[in-house]
Amino acid sequence: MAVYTEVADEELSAFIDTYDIGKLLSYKGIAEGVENSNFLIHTETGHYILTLYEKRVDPNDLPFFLNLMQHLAERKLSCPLPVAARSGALLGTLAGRPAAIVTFLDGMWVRRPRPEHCEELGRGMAALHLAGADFNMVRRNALDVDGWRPLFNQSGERSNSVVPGLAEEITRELDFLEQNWPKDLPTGVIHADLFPDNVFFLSNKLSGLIDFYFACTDAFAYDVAICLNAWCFEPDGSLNVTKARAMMNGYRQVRPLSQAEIDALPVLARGSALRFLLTRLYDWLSVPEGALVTPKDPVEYLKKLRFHQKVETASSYGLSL
Ligand SMILES: Nc1ncnc2c1ncn2[C@@H]1O[C@H](COP(=O)(O)OP(=O)(O)O)[C@@H](O)[C@H]1O
Ligand SMILES: N[C@@H](CCOP(=O)(O)O)C(=O)O
Repeated sequence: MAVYTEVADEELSAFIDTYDIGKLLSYKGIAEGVENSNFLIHTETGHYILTLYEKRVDPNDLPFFLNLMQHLAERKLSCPLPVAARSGALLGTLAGRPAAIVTFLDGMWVRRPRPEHCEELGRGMAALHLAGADFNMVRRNALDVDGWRPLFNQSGERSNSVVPGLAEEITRELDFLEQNWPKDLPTGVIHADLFPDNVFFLSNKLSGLIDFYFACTDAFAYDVAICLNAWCFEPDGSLNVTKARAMMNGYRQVRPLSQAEIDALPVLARGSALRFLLTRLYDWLSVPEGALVTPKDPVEYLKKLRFHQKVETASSYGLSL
């Protein structure tokens, strides 16, 4: 459960009173997510999500995230809409943290995605890439290839306590990726964390995307690689080519992938696997005392990384070249 910051009832009621959403009736901490503290709040006008932004969110990036959600919602992409306080501000402060209220999105995330979910996801991701095309803000990906070595250094030799020899294995992979990371791929707004728990479905149709707090300006195909890792592997660690093909097909129905993007996928998938291995490793080794959070398994992403290291072309992902 991700609640790092507790909020006192009176403090929360006073905060809600600065919005035009009626009086607070009830609230509860949300038992999902690992990044921020989230609360489901119920007021006289309905349900909302209150987020208190935690460690990995740079407050300077919050206008990018909140304006992006507004921009995408205006373009009919189903995502939470930030609610403005009476002052007009989208961002406030609660319990010493930057805080925002967004609209509640109906739907459920799918624990065991099937190929039809992967296809829907592919279409939704491509729609996001297109809808972001005229968004006028830019945010560098803080967790791109240049950010991975400094992130790894925060775990360093302690990584070996998770898997013996892991520090050396990661160092070799960093050397490879820093040398071979593709440049000049088409870029724009990407979600960068489009895992199943951030994609809602109603009756097997995609009903909305949430959690834009890693969104940034980066290669579209890197988002595809992130989703390949997050959606198309089985619990036993094997790639499900049918799911991968379904996801790519869905994506290409909405936005074509260039040959350069297809050729880059194996390296992008390695990079994406390393990126989530590194954040999970850090979180695994650094759970804050008293935080209600279940850290995610870094080894899952080590296995994915090792899989992609053996891949030579994107045909292994079910793509025709
Ligand atoms: N706008 C929303 N509508 C409905 N539920 C939401 C919304 N935002 C978050 N949630 C719920 O809160 C959980 C955690 O949110 P998320 O943004 O993924 O947290 P984190 O920032 O920690 O990754 C989600 O899995 C979902 O259950
Ligand atoms: N998706 C990341 C963790 C952050 O995402 P959240 O939406 O679960 O908070 C991972 O799986 O490592």
